[in-house]
Amino acid sequence: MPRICFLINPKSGTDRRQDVPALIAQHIDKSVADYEIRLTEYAGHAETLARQAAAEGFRTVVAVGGDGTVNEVGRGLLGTAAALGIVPRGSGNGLARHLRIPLALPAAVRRMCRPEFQRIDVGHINGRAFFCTAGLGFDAHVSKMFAQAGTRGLSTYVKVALREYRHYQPTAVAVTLNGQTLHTDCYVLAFANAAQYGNNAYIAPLADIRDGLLDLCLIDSLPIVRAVRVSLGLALGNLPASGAAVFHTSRHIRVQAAAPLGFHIDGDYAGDAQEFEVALTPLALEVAK
Ligand SMILES: Nc1ncnc2c1ncn2[C@@H]1O[C@H](COP(=O)(O)OP(=O)(O)OP(=O)(O)O)[C@@H](O)[C@H]1O
Repeated sequence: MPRICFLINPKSGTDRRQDVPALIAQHIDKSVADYEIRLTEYAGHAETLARQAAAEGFRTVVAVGGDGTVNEVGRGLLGTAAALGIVPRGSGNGLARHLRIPLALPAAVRRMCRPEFQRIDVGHINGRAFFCTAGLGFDAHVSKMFAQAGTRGLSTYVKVALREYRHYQPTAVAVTLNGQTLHTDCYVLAFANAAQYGNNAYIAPLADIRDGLLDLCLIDSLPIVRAVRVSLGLALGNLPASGAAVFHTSRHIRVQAAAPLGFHIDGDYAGDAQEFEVALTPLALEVAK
């Protein structure tokens, strides 16, 4: 019988009152899978736990959390024989939504018992893996401010984004891809493996997680009229057709910024840098969906 290891981030999600281990026990189909539950104790712990679980022979290691937890578990599973599963508990759930994993816990747990296995591409930015999106500029800046906001959820995110929009300035960058160098300003430069940031905000609706390419979305400036068009494009999934952003596809991108620029990995602020090396490894991770 296949073995599933559920790794729960007790800090993720907005509803902490739920007894997640009890709900998993209630909804798992014990006739098709054996399971164990382990809890993370600190940020970064899920990566170690995932690698351990893979070494112990679990077929699927399930991230029970948001995209931050999914990223840690995915990193831990790279190069192992175990597949990444997801029981979405975050506020955005970008990868779970892209893979069409149910958002409700009971249905997601049942899906993990009888999943379809599939390999997906994996992105790297300055050597760090991402599975959904990474990016430079305003979205990374908002992730940083959001992490300091004290409360979470979509409404806090929107509040922080509107506040920061008033004074955020773009940075000059040179972007090398497909044998050419573009000299431009970077308000947002997103590298999309999956189509959305989470919350059905489609930064690159045409992104295919198995095509061996990253979809780049470049916004060089964001005056108010364009900000409205970008917001609508994100919500409606028609940003490329809207003309409010420029798109490219590539497997390897280099960015040189005129000043240190914040970047995010799967929605979590990851630091500032002036040089970025972004690459994609095709079909490097198996997922259970
Ligand atoms: N036991 C823990 N204590 C404190 N932090 C933890 C613990 N386990 C995991 N974390 C950290 O919590 C962070 C947030 O988790 P995650 O992204 O899964 O949830 P979220 O922020 O609620 O969801 P979303 O990213 O969708 O908003 C992760 O970056 C992870 O490193």
